[in-house]
Amino acid sequence: MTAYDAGTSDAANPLKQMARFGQSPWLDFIQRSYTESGRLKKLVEEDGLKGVTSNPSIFQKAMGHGTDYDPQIRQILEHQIVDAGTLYETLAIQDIRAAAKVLHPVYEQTAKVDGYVSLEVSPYLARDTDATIAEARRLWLAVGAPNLMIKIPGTDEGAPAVQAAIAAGINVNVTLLFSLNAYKKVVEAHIAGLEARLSRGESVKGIASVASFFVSRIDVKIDGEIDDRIAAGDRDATALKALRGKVAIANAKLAYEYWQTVVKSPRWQKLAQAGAMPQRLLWASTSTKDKTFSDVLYVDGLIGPETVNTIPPATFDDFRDHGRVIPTLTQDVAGAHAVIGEARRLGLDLDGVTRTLVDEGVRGFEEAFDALLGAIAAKQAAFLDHKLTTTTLNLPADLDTAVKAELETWRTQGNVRRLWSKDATLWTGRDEAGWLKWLSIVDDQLLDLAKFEEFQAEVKARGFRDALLLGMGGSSLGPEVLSVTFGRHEGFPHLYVLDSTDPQQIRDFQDRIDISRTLFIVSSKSGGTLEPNILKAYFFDQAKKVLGDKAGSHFITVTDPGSHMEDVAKKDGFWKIFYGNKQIGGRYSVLSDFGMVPAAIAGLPLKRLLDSALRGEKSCAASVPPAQNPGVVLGSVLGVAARSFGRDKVTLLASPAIYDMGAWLEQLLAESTGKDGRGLIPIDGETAGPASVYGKDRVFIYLRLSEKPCEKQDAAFKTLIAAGEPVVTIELHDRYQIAEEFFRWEFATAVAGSIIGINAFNQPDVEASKIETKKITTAYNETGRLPPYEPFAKDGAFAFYADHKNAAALKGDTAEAILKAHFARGRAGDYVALLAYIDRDTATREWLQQVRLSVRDGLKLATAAEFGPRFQHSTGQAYKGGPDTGVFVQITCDDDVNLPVPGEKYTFSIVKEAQARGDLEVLGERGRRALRVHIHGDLKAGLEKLAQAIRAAV
Ligand SMILES: O=P(O)(O)OC[C@H]1O[C@](O)(CO)[C@@H](O)[C@@H]1O
Repeated sequence: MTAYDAGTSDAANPLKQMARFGQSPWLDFIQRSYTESGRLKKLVEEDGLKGVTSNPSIFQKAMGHGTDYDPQIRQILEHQIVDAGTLYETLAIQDIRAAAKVLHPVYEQTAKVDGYVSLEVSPYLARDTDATIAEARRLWLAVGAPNLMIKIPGTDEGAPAVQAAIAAGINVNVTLLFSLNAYKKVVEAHIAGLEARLSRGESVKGIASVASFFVSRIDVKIDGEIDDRIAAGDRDATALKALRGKVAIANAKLAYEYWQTVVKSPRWQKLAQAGAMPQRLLWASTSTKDKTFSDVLYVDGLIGPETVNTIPPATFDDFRDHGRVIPTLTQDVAGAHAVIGEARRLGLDLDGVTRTLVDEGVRGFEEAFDALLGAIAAKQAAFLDHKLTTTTLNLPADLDTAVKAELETWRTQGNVRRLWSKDATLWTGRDEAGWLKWLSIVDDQLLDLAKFEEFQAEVKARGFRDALLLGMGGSSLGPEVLSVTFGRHEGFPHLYVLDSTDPQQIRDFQDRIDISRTLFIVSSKSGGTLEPNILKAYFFDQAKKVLGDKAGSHFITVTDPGSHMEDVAKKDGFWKIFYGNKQIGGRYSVLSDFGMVPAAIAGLPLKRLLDSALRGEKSCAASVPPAQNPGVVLGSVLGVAARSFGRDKVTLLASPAIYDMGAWLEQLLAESTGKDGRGLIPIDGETAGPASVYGKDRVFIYLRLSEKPCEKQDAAFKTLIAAGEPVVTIELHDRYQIAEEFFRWEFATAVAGSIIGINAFNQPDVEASKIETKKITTAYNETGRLPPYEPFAKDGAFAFYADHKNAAALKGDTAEAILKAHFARGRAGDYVALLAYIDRDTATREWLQQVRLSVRDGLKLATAAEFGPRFQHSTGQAYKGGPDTGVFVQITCDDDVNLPVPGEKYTFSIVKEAQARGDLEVLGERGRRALRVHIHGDLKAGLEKLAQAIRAAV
């Protein structure tokens, strides 16, 4: 017969007989099918079962395996976007409620003495008093059953939480008690909690508590110590042997003896008179682990009045079958004292053992909870299927092993929870906690959805044809991805994003828009960045020419509260001001108003985008263990590859329809991690080549849009995987999943930053070039001229500039010779970055792409192809502050077009020149290998010639 199948007559059923001696049998087990099938009810009716206890290991067994819970999981996922922890809790609460219902008659019949079901607070909180109290209250309210007991560990930190919970009128089951001392503290906490109620004039009636004293685990430890000593030839072998299987029960008897003194004490009597119920001792851990002992040793050895034994199913069955019911608990108490005395005399470390058991108990429940949440998260991902992006790792064995080890470290150290609780020591322990609001911004935005949708409707109603966003880096790249990926939406303006000071490029954008029907978005978190300020000044001036006094009504800004741009917007009568959040840095801001406002303007379905982002957030939640957490997995691959394998070139390729993700990603990765001489170097958009052109410094990321993949890319990645290169393939099943990936990559970057050991939220080296630029523009304003600047060499239309050290290393009379000398400085593991301060249009992008591929194939080095000044607000941080592995070629040109900056002497052309100079200056100062090639005269012809020279030089 099994616990699933009761049916013995009352008189013959030892379980039922326990009641005669005042002991209540509870079941240490819960499972949905068990309750639903009526088996639990049968145990109540036929075995006199009086309660149920659960713990994380029990739920792990119940939910972590099998299909019992699948229908409900599917149903929840159909309607809600939740994390694994919430899913677990929803399932657990349903189980607890159902069991509480079955036991409610017992609760009533026994006048609230029995009939309880226990639910444990998260084991992760076992060392945190306040969090445990909050969790106890939350679960108590969430379950909403009077016969619920909240389980709280009897740790040093748990005891005050027990007191607070009791004082709040919550029934408490104190778990993980091993030692008499810990038990005494818990007894005190219980009494103090009730006294607190009395002193506040509140009732103490009907508040139940049990103290779960763990039994068999003590014998396992002590007997193990005994066996080791005997095996080592201990001279007390006989005496030691006599104690095997005795210490745990003796220890429990002493606890009971203490309880008897407590309930007789005047202090307790006062509470009893007020109607308080005593906290009963509950024997837990009562299955026999040592098969040489009786299988019901810890049940029939501890029967006594006003106690509970919570029995696992198999032991329950065994006891029903052959348990002996005699009042053992109060028998031979002197013998129990003697056993403990003898154990001490023999040097058995009972105190040490109980201390270890508490730690092991807490850890064991954490492990079980990790396994449970991991199983739920995996199931959730499988059920959601294509509603989530899919990630496949193809890693070389050594990297794979190291990544797995890192994930395990993250698990054992609880790092995902530390990240969510904003623990700055995950990085450098400085200001990181103040930069993590992006973790919860999606929830905030969903609450604000109506605001964005109203704004969207207003934009539509005003009939704008174009929208032009002016901003840099984090304030422009997210909107650019949205604009490029989703294109134009019927009834809404075309969203353009301008992030350049190149006059030709500004002119190109101006030509594309109809100012009288354009909405301008000035996007700057700090509000102080040079480019958006001067671009605003320029276009506002242009708008005034067309719209007169109404110019302001065509402008909005997204900026942080209190910024200079907020003042400008107010002064110039902007239509609207949207605010960023000061605790979100630019590159983490795409899901804040910096992305949502342009998305609204472009007519994107905002709820759909935010839901996708929310899926990203929930799959990276604190409750999702590292191995199932897509953000941690990705961050670990990137972090470990860079830290331990020199694979720091994150080579990003995306399907054509989502290609622009790379521009956003490179800022996120480079600005976040590239500092203190360390970091990730993003290599965006470098067309995949044969394995032979790559060094050992790459990790490949393939963002594949499965609704519109590119066959060539698929084939190239197949080859790379076959060649043993590390490849992470992320499949997006529709474009909106870029929002899920936005969140996931932010999380992964934070994780990689922690692994690399830097502050992932500052950009210390960006400021340096801004300062240099400012010096030059200020000098221009004062003198009307740029400071003198001499090339160290010339060749036809080319002039070459560099600081002294670089110039000295780059001897040569021809462009080819100088470039050759420059490239010759590149070593395996380095990268070459082409930094072009020219108009960024289709032709120049194509040019840059072709040239970079020649460099890569010639030098077998990774290549970055960037346009200035936009990269300064992006990858520029890593170029200056990251590893000193960059070989930089700056490309500048004469400007055919020049545009004024209203209110300044300097022009856009001067600004661009100042930016290029400032950038080169700082690269030189940092000892980086940097060369500037300036093209005089016709740009197109110059670029052609330069391409030839570069090809010849590599
Ligand atoms: O939004 P802001 O303050 O204008 O800054 C734009 C960009 O410039 C940077 O500060 C770098 O200069 C980026 O981090 C940021 O995204």
